[in-house]
Amino acid sequence: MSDYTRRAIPIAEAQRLIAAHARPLRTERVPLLAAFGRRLAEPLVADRPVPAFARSGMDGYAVRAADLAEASPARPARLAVAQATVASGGTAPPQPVSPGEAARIMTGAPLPAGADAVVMLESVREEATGALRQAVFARPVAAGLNVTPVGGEIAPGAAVLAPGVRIGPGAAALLASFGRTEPLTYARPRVAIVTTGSEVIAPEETPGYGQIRNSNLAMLRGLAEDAGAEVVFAAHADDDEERIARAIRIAFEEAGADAVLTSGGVSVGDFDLTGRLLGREGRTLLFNKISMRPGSVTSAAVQDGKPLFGLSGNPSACYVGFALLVRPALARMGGHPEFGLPSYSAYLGEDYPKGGAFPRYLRGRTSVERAVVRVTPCSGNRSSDILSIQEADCLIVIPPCPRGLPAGTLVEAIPLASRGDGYRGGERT
Ligand SMILES: Nc1nc2c(c(=O)[nH]1)N[C@H]1C(S)=C(S)[C@@H](COP(=O)(O)OP(=O)(O)OC[C@H]3O[C@@H](n4cnc5c(N)ncnc54)[C@H](O)[C@@H]3O)O[C@H]1N2
Ligand code: MOO
Repeated sequence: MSDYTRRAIPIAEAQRLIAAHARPLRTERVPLLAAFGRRLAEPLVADRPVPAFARSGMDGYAVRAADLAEASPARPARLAVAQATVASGGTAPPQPVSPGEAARIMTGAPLPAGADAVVMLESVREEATGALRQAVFARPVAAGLNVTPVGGEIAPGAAVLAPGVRIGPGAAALLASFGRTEPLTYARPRVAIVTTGSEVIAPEETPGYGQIRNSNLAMLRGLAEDAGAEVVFAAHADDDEERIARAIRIAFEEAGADAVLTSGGVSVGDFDLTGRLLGREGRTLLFNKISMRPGSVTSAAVQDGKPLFGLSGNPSACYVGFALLVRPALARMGGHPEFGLPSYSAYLGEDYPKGGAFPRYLRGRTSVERAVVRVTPCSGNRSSDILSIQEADCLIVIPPCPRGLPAGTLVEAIPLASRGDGYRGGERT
C-alpha cells in the first residue's frame, strides 16, 4: 500500500482496534495519600455503619421530643440539665437522658440513650437557680430533629465504591473513613512521548528562521498525566529514521513504557518518517488514516501488545487524536471499566459553514442559559492552532455534510477532561 493510498477508517473502527490492546495493567497496593488519580482495583464494602452512633448535627441540647410536646412561648417546657456536656470523642457512652432531662451536646457527639432529638443552642434559654440548671424550650420538636441515626448515611454491607473508580477527593475520603489506607489500585500506565521534527526546537531555545518551539511535548505530558498516566520517558528526535526508531526502542525496552506516543511525521511529506516506522521492528500497524478532521493522519501500531500512537505534529490535530484515542486507552489501561468516550447533546451556538466528507471534531465551548445547553466552536479551529486548545471545554462533532450546519442544530459534544478553565486573559478570540 503506497503512502498516498492509505485506507481511511472510521474513528469508531480505530477505537475498536485500539480497545483490543488497551487492557487494565497490573495492580498494586499504595498508600492512600499517594493514590490520587489512580483507579481502585477492589470494591469498597462498608464493614460498619456510618455514622456508627446516632450523631448530633448541632451544638445544642439532647432531649426526648415527647417532653416538649406541650411547649409554647407562653408555657415553655423546662428540662433539668442533668449531666456534663456530651462532646464528640468520648471514650464511653454518655449517661442516658431520663424523662424531664436534657443534656447539653456538641456537634458530632453521640446522642445519649433516651434522647431522640437535638435542639440547637440558639433556640434554647438556660436558667440557673443555685446548682439547678434548667433549659427552657418554647416549641415542640419532631423526634429525629438534628440527629443522624446509626447507618443514616451508609448501612453496613453497602457497596460504597466499585473497582475502576478513580480515586479523587470523594473516593479518598470514603477510603479513609473505612480505614483503607493502602488500597489495591491499578498501576498508572507508563507513557513515553517522542516528538519529532528537525524544525522543532526546545522551548528554552530561541527560534531561528522557520523553527518552532516544541509545544506538543508539554501538551502531551499534561494530557497523559490528566488521563492518569505517568510519563516515564520523553525525547525529541530530528527527522532521521534511525534516531526516531531508536527513541521508540528506548521508550519500550529501556523505559518500560506501556504505551508510546509520537508526534509528527505521519503525513505523506518527504520527511514524514514516523509513519513508515510504525509497522516495523516486530510491530503490527493497526491503521494509518482515520476519516476525521483534524487528526486524519493519526496512526497506531502494537508492539508486544502495547500500543504505539503516531499522533499528528499539528498541535490541534495531535490534541484531538489524543482525546479520541489515547485518552480512553490510557483510562482503560489504568483500570477504567470500559473503553469509552462520554458525550452529551447540545445546540450548535452559531452557524458552522464548512461541510466535508469526514466528520469534524471542533474545539468548542459549552454554555448553559435557562437550561438550554449550547456549544460554540472556538474561532481558531485549524489543525495548527493552539489557542483553542486552552479555550475549549468540548469537542463538537460535525457529522459529514455537504454545507455545514446551521445554528440551533442538535449536535453531539465530547467533554474534554483536560480543559482550560475558559480563561486565558486578554481578549477572547
Ligand atoms: N500532501 C498532503 N499534505 C498533508 C496532508 C495530506 O494528507 N497530504 N495532511 C495534512 C494534515 S491533515 C496534517 S494534520 C498534517 C500532519 O502532518 P504530520 O502529522 O506529519 O506532522 P508534521 O508534518 O511533522 O508537522 C505538522 C506541523 O506541526 C508542527 N509541529 C510538529 N511537531 C511539533 C511540536 N512538537 N510542537 C509544535 N508543533 C509541531 C510542524 O512544524 C508543522 O507545522 O499534514 C498535512 N499535510
Ligand atoms: O490530520 Mo489533519 O489535522 O486532518 O488537519
